[in-house]
Amino acid sequence: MCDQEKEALLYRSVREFPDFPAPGVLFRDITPVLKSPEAFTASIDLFEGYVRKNFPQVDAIAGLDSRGFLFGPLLAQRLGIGFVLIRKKGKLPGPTESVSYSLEYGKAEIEIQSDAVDPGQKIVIIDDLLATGGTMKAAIELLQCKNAEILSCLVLIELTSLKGAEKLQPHRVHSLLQYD
Ligand SMILES: O=P(O)(O)OC[C@H]1O[C@H](OP(=O)(O)OP(=O)(O)O)[C@H](O)[C@@H]1O
Ligand SMILES: Nc1ncnc2[nH]cnc12
Repeated sequence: MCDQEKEALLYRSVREFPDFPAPGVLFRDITPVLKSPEAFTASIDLFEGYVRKNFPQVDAIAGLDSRGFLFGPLLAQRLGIGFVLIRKKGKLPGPTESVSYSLEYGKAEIEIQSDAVDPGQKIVIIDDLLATGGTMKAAIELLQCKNAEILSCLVLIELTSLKGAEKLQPHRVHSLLQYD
């Protein structure tokens, strides 16, 4: 399958649910991607190709709780590098640092273990979806607190009308699928 066919397969695999989890939100559901070995593999292939081509110097993948955990470890394994967890507050043991943020349908706080990344480490962040960009921005702040270098932010889906990518500048977002 060529990259265009992989992308088309992914578009066919995302479902939408109006008014979930709150009225007015059109929820983009990635579970059919996970259920299809072909679509799931296609998503990791496309992420891997992008990182190998543009950021071969990457040291680690950081994934966002919880749907970033579905893609991040597979990508990290393909690249032969480690995976770092950025979790919702209260889930990680030991010393942590945290940042509060707002997202498309609420507020939350995420954290990272204080020893999760070394100063100067080159990190690619991954999540399933970019909406307002609040979650990704908080993750960038956390990693910057640790003096990590952020190479890129990867998402399967970008909701372009919410302009999350603008909020993250000068950091670059790469999305496999875009919706208004
Ligand atoms: O760009 P934003 O407006 O910040 O929204 C995007 C975030 O929202 C969803 O996660 P959610 O907080 O619903 O948690 P989940 O992954 O555990 O379902 C999604 O997986 C992203 O992490
Ligand atoms: N519209 C949406 N669909 C799925 N996940 C989301 N996270 C934030 N907004 C979302």
